[in-house]
Amino acid sequence: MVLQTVFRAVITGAPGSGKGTMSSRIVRSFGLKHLSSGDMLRAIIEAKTDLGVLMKSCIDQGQLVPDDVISRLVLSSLRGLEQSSWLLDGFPRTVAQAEALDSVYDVDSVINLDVPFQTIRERLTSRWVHLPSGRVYNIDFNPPKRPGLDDVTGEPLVQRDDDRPETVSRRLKGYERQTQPVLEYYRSKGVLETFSGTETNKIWPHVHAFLTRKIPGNQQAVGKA
Ligand SMILES: Nc1nc2c(ncn2[C@@H]2O[C@H](COP(=O)(O)OP(=O)(O)O)[C@@H](O)[C@H]2O)c(=O)[nH]1
Ligand SMILES: Nc1ncnc2c1ncn2[C@@H]1O[C@H](COP(=O)(O)OP(=O)(O)O)[C@@H](O)[C@H]1O
Repeated sequence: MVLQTVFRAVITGAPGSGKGTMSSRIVRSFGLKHLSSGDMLRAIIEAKTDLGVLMKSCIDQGQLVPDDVISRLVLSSLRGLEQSSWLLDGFPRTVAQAEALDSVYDVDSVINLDVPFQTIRERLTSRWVHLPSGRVYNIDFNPPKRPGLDDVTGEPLVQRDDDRPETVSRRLKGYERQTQPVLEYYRSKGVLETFSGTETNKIWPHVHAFLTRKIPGNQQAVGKA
């Protein structure tokens, strides 16, 4: 018998549902490697390449970037992590992306954060990010220790161009049209686990309990919920 030692998970949900926030808790407690497609794209944009300029125009308009571009990017990053347990955040966002991932790896669990759109709209107007690390703050929920500055580096925080209210509305519509079908895709494979609520602090203990059961041997669980 071959014992499975790695655990491959996806975290999904509408923009602003708390994927990044939840991912940092999961990484802290279970030691999975975290890959965020949004962080990867923002790093490419920062590098100001031609590809970055193209990606920025998609993102600023509240649209998804092309499937082939993001799939190539994410799958090539995963290639370096063959022996590691990982958590993919923000990918796949379309059925075509899910199929591309599926052709290379079996996903063990998909954690779906189900948060009402009204809650999301309120949150995103007060989201601040540290672009180089992807650390995320919120004026009301988890403010930085010093206003406007990243806790770890002291560097300035920024608001994302795509968090403007009209762009958020477009992203939420795009989510319903393009990403919700991915939930059905994973439900039919029996790996979808949905967590509903309006507060990350209340959802987290349920996610923690679920992963404690799911992660093989669970030697990785180093923290408490
Ligand atoms: N008020 C409030 N804000 C939250 C909560 N959970 C996350 N946030 C904030 O909501 C925003 C979106 O969360 P994020 O993790 O970036 O979501 P993602 O877009 O799905 O990755 C960020 O500013 C978070 O700090 C919560 O329970 N309550
Ligand atoms: N898997 C993906 N497919 C296509 N576009 C993506 C993908 N991941 C991220 N993007 C682009 O980057 C933007 C920001 O992504 P992300 O940081 O994950 O947003 P959020 O945290 O608000 O859900 C998305 O609105 C989209 O334009």
